[in-house]
Amino acid sequence: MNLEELRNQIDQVDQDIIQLLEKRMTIVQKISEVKEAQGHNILDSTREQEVLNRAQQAIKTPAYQETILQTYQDIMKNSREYQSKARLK
Ligand SMILES: C=C(O[C@@H]1C=C(C(=O)O)C=C[C@H]1O)C(=O)O
Repeated sequence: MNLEELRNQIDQVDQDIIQLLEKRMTIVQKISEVKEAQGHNILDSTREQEVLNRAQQAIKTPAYQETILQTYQDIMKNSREYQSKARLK
């Protein structure tokens, strides 16, 4: 397969990832509202460790573990930053 064909494959996967990230953020928005109403902190380290453990179990290719887990840490960091900004509005 040539470079263009491979990049076309990435473009399609990216569309799927974006849809799933939007779906995840819609849930983060709802969680943000519930936590603010109930006076919870934005950061829940125990929950984040559970998310990372579940991701670690789900990754089938050992060589991709580190990269995907770092991506997950980034997703949750950005999720917290979104929630911090939402509280200021
Ligand atoms: C979304 C939440 O807020 C934070 C972000 C998380 C995430 O993006 O998965 C998990 C835990 C919290 O640190 C939550 O509390 O569930």
